[in-house]
Amino acid sequence: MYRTDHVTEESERTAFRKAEKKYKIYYDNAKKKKIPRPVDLSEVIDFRSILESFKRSGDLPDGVFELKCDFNLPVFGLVSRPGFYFIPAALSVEEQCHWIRESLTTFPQPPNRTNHNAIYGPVQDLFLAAKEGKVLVEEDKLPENVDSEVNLDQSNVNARHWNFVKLNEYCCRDACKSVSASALLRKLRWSTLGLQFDWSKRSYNVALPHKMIPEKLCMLAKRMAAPAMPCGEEFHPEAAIVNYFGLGDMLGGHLDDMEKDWSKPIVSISLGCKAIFLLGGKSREQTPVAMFLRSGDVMLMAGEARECFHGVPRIFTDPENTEITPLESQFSDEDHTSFLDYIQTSRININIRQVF
Ligand SMILES: O=C(O)CCC(=O)C(=O)O
Ligand SMILES: [Fe+2]
Repeated sequence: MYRTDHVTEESERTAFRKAEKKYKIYYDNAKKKKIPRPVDLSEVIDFRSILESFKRSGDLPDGVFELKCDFNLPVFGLVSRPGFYFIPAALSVEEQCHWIRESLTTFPQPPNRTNHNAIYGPVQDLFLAAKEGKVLVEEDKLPENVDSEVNLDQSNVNARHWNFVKLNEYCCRDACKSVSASALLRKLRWSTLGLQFDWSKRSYNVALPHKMIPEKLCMLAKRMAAPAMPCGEEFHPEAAIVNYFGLGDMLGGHLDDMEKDWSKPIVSISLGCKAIFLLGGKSREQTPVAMFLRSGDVMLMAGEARECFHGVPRIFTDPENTEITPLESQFSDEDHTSFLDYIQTSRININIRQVF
């Protein structure tokens, strides 16, 4: 799958790869301090400022149009990319906070799978364990006085040996393997909701245990998908991928082509730190357009846009550029410091798909 795509010399030379390199974060080392190399952002489309001037004057830049549809907010499209739509500031700050909390607490819970499954088996309550400073420990049998949440996974023998324990109750007598929950949280890269995607087989595996997409997320996805839906049809959310990005993380150029009906959109929700999104063409040779993605923005990719390479070469984690002040205030008011700490240097993307 694209998350493990091989980088060949040829793929290094494509227009898409050039754009990725242009926007990717590089550091200059000045007096042992890592300083991000300056990047030219003059060609990055900014749909938030387009929205502001559209509200003021009704004007739009060349190549951008407003989709005439029955939606309560302006929906923009790009003339050069039919089937691609952008809804700036589609989610309120309260909604953003809600989905950030869900993405960190309920979405990575088994039977939903995460990138940690392959090594540790199903991991329960990762966010809580990180908050409580716990450690995931591999051991055959737990000492009797240790408070632990046992991971029972009948399908994975290894998984039975990994358990969260409190740091002060953990002494590594048998030189067992361990990893802190906070390190695991930083390394959380994806979780899958609804029908589970099997990255190794590059397909949905309906035989894997799964829960339906949560009702509230279903309703949101249906509402957001409406502007890009074929006339008279309703979107059926069946699967979602939640991507977690930390400092320096990127998502390489790829296609999402495992769903049956490409006339149905992928509904893509951005949360947390600002990012750059690259939307290429049907081949990697075509120069991609770059745009900012901010917390609360929603993108739709349907029809021809489903055949376009896309990726996220950069997220902005330096405080001057994250553009998450409203989120920070909301989490501070709610006294949710653990969510605040996480999101100040992270981005979350929830993309929802109809599979069949
Ligand atoms: O993070 C994003 O905005 C895009 C994610 C994406 O393209 C994917 O998961 O397939
Ligand atoms: Fe994608």
